[in-house]
Amino acid sequence: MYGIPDNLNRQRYLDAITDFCDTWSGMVSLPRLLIPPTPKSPRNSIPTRAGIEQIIFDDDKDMKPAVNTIRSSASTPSLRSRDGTLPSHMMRVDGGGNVRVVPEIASNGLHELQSEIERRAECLISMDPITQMTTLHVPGDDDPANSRAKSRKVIEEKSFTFDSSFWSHNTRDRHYAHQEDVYNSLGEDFLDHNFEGYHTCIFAYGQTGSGKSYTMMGTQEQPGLIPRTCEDLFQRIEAAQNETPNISYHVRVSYFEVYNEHVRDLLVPVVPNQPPYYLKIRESPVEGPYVKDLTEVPVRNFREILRYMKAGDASRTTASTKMNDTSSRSHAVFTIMLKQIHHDMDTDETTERSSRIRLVDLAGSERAKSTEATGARLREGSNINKSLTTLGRVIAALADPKTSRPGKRTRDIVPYRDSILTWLLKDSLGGNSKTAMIACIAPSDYEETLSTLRYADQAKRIRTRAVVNQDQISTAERDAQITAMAEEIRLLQLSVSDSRQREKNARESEERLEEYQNRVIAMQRMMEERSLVAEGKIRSLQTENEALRLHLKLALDSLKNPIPEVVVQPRSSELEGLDDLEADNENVEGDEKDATGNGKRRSLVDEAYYDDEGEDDGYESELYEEKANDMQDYMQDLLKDLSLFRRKIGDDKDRFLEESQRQPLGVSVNV
Ligand SMILES: Nc1ncnc2c1ncn2[C@@H]1O[C@H](COP(=O)(O)OP(=O)(O)OP(=O)(O)O)[C@@H](O)[C@H]1O
Repeated sequence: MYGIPDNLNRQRYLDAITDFCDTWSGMVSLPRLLIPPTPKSPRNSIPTRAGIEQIIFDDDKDMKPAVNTIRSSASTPSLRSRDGTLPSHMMRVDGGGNVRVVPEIASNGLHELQSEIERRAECLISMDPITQMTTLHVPGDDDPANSRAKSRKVIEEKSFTFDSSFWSHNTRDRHYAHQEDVYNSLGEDFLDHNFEGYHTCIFAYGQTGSGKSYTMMGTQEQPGLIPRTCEDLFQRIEAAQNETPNISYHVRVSYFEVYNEHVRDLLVPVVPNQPPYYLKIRESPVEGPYVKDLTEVPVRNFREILRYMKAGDASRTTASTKMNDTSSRSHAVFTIMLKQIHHDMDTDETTERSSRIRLVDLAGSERAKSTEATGARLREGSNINKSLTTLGRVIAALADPKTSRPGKRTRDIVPYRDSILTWLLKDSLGGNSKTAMIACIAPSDYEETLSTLRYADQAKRIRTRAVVNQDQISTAERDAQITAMAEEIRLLQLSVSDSRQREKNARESEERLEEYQNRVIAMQRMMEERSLVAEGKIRSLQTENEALRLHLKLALDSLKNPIPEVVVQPRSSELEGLDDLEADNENVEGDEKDATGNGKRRSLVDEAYYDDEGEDDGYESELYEEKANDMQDYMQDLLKDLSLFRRKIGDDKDRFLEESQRQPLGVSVNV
């Protein structure tokens, strides 16, 4: 029988074992959820469109580019940003102020207002792509609207510099910025920040009909920032999940509008002939202002989120005005909550990163004269203007270096509470968020355009304080937290029922009840997250298990079915040499031939095959097989542990569900 010579056999076995060990060590050092180097003072950003897009970045002049010391095999942007390996072109180090301004001129060609066409309105804006300067020119005398303005005050050419700008005035223009360009320049970077653990907010501001909804939501053919963000988000999650199965992603979405200073849940279907249901706003010391009982739905893929986005969009309050056929009469806030949970199998520690993506389509500022609105439209218009004026005052206060000085209490100075919109956007405007304002410009109205540009210019000076929202917790700590929470809930429950009994201080007990409900919801989420972590663990164990099986199989196969050595036929010249050698041998040794009748040539060519029947071979094979069996036993044990672990998680879940059935919980959550 031909076999593998002992040394070859040993080498193959060693190779298989080394390969196996490499895979094993590769598995245990799977890329972790690494904490990016957090800048001393994180940047924030605000951009402008229908004309102008402006991006505000809270920046710190001292901020140095993050040093990429952490290596990663990750290729998706989300993972790149997660471990701090952003490619250099994506590392924005804004040299100067904290507001980056990206103006964009809207597509006048497609949506030119009838009134503008009638008065042969001219485009008063020009943009310089080199200097990023946006210039507002003095209008000619042909346009009656602008000449009226001219008669009232001195009109002169004004220039503003923003970080970058988008020209979407006419599709035929060489530098026309498409929806995709806007997303690539702004949305993509913001999503990177979200994966890094930062809250972000992008809002579109501008005169009515200037293209805010087009920029944020877009059309079926030309989707805007919101659908593009959702799509990119789930693409990144999918790619990341394939690369690192022990990270779980959890996405929730909410959508509300602020209409006439009331908050309406856009994910709750409108009941015909019923008055709209408005939600209350509350402020928590930790979370800041939030909408009480707002629907927040978990979403698993792009299709689901798109469905909610469309449903919410359809119930938004719009109306036809003289300035816009489908004018938004409310401010709409689309929020995505992203939670990334990574479980480290070595340390049994869980790292959680939460980020909030806020995408806001503001209602447009409007002049009653231009819209010729009356009745309900006029009231809507005045409420819109009121909240936008407050937004202007908030921006002015935040942009004022005296107000925003570190350590200064801005609460009493910045008029957040003067409108529902600014109260709800408090965190995004002056707190823990990277924020961008897209200032949309209808470029034919001198006064409106100037007002938007000034707004944008002021927003550039806002400095926010974005931080990475990350928590690291061990399983034991999490269990302790859950126990403590359960105890707290029990006490709250007692005190609530007690205070209910006595019916004293009704308001206080209601607040306690609310607090209790919030705690229960938080606990419920914690349990959900625990099962997510468990799923992640199971997924990693399964992946490891699969790889181990495969390698074991390969090792066993190579032992059982050794690959025969390839016989190298000597070239004819060598054969001739061998013939000579053989002839010499014959001369010297006469009839020295082996039993098979072959001479020295066979022993030179096939030596390896004939010399392989060493006595150790059977013993070695047995040894390897024994090791392989040990490994298989170990694998079986692992599988048993896995199913025990699964059962434990299942029991925990059942127990929790039973408990929660005994104590019915609220279904809505607050964001
Ligand atoms: N860049 C663009 N390219 C093509 N069409 C555009 C562009 N910008 C705006 N439009 C079109 O102009 C019209 C008005 O735009 P849109 O409704 O987005 O304005 P708005 O600023 O949201 O107005 P409002 O404040 O009244 O809601 C829409 O028909 C929209 O499709």
